[in-house]
Amino acid sequence: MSRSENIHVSLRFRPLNTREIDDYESSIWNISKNSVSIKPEYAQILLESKRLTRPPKGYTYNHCFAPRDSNQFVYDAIGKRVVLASLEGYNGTIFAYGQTGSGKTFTMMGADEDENEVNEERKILNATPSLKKDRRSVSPLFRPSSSFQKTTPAPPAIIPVGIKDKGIISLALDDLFANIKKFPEKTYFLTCSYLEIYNEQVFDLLSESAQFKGDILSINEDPTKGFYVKGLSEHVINSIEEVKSFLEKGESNRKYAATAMNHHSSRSHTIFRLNVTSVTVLENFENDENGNSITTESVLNFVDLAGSERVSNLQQDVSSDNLKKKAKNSLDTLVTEGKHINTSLFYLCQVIHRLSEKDTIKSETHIPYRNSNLTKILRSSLGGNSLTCIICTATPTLSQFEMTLSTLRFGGIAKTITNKVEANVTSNKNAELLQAYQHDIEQLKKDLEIAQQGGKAKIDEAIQAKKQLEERISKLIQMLLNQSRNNIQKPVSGISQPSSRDLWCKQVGELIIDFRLENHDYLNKINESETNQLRFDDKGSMAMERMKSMHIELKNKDTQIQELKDCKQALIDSKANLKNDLKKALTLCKELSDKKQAYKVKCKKLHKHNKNLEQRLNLIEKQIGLEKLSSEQLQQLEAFFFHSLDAVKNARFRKKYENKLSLITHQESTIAESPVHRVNGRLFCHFGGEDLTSSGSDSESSLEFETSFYKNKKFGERSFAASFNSQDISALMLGSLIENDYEDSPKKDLSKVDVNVGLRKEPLLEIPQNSEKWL
Ligand SMILES: Nc1ncnc2c1ncn2[C@@H]1O[C@H](COP(=O)(O)OP(=O)(O)OP(=O)(O)O)[C@@H](O)[C@H]1O
Repeated sequence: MSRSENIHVSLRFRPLNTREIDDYESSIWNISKNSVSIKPEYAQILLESKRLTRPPKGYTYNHCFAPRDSNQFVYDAIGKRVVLASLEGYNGTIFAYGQTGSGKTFTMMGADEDENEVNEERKILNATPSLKKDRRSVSPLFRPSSSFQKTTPAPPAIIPVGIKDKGIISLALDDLFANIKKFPEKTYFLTCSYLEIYNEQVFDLLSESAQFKGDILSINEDPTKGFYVKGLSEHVINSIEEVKSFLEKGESNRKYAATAMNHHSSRSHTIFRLNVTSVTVLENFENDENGNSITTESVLNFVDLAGSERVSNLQQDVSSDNLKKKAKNSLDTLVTEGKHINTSLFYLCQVIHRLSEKDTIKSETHIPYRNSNLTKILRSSLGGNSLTCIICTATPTLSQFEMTLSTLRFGGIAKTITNKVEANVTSNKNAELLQAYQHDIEQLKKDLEIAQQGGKAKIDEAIQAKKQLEERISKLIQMLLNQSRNNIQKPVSGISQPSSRDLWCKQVGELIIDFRLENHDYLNKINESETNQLRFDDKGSMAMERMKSMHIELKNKDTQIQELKDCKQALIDSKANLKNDLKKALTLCKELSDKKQAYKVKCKKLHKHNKNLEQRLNLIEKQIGLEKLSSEQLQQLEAFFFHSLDAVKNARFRKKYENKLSLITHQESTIAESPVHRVNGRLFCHFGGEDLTSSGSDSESSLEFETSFYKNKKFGERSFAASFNSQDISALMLGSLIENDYEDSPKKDLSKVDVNVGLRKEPLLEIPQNSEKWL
């Protein structure tokens, strides 16, 4: 069931930045609970300088945040509710609106300590006590105005130094993943997309080509889905790290520039979208006719708008020294971007205005969503099915008063808009398939983990063993070399020296070649002359055997390591394939459940209609007692019914022509009063005329008639009117009378006259030439 929910609007003032503090600017706004108003002393100044024409009023919102409030505080107060509702199938949108440099990106994306100008300022203040004191004494943030400087120092709005302030998106993701764990009975599937509207063109921030210029995407309209971006890439998310890496990738592709108002100003509107799907498998689903699982689907939008700005600010900026060096085309780019930003924000305001009027004006108000891509994409969030939160960010200084006022008015109007909110919950029968996929993925994940852990341990073990073997080999070789040196020094009597030496040299030589092939450097150190001097003895040959077997073992270990690596790669590949399969299965499931839903609705309608007809038939049969009649009686009744129908048709037909006839015979101006001739005859009628077809198909019949012919006064001898009546049919006889062998005997009874019967409009009552003589 849907319920009405107003758009939730909050206001957030940012602290003063370095530039403002240096310019002796102050905060001119008073925040008390959920309202803001201009401080009286500044109201006076504004009225005197005619920047205000009327005494200022207060503005009330759902929340008002002071400069000292952190992003976490803002998120807990307004964002949490929307994010948690998405887990139950409610769509949600959180967006930041405000002037350039007022803190929209800071609110949505957060800031690293180095990026944050205000934090920078705080860092300086905290680091150097004397400067800190000095800054505080001049900081308009800490005192109501320069005239109050010495007397009333206000408590400073301090953002903790050294702490990275996470944005609403990051906080929402943390919260989302933490809460997903609280519902083990539900299986969640998350996907994300990230787009940018730059100069009224839509770009995919996560596409492969985004790094370069990116493809321009189009916005299409679907009768069920509404507006959607065609070709926008959607990415499956398995962990919070993954989604954050997507966010980082998108941020790096987003367009920023330095302006006079903000050294890191967003030049585009961005929308980060999370699709949250949950599937809950019912325990006793066999008995549930609606299905065996419940699926919730929701969309969470995080919108960071580019800020409205005055083109004069950009121009003023280029005249300043730091930007004078910039090429002219960079200013042109900034101006073009600024114009596009302002235009799309203007259309957004227009939509907000119309939506706020919708409830007061009874008639269907047209909402101009189609004017810009931004309003098309935000359609469901503005006046649709979504829990929507707008954070209006504002600059608290006197110099930006007009821009802040415009933001306050925007918020004031937006909070009157009502959305129709409904959870997107469906039951379907595809749960088993999904469950099987999910189970497979879990199993594969476990396998992969085990393989990775086990594989890693095995690889480490093998590397360790290899190291040990290498050390032992080198020791043995060293030992052999030492022994052979000793043997050379003390020759053993009775051993044929050349043959044993040859053998030893040959075997060690093979070993050295083997090892050289494996890149064992330490063997390269053995110089040829030394090996040639080696002598063979029993110990040496045993050691060499062991060396050889160790070498083989080493090779085996290497092969094992390679196999394990291959196995790991295969598992990773199969994981990727399964992921794709799951994605496809999900899409298929969605399509199936949509189709099923449509069929269900259709079936329900038909069923209802059938039921209705059956009820009516039963009622009629009961009322007239038809159900008691035999089929023979029913047939008779049917015949009687059709006969009666014919009779009624004939009667109607007859009446029509009688009327026409009487009209003609009583028109004194055209037709003589007394009949000229009376004729009896047989009439062959062709019932093929326009009006006659209703009484049957083309047919011919004959009937006896007696009719009178009247002379037509107007057309004299050449015209006549004739009429005839019979029991069955009455018709007006017009047109060609064809005479057959009835020569100049008008009084003679005509036994046979062929007459064409029909209704002719033109010419009325004209007779053919050859009929004149017997008239
Ligand atoms: N509440 C805040 N606390 C601390 N620093 C803030 C706050 N709001 C904004 N800032 C700082 O002010 C500067 C401008 O903010 P930000 O870039 O978010 O403005 P913006 O409204 O997104 O501007 P643009 O529309 O030009 O992109 C940044 O350095 C930001 O870190």
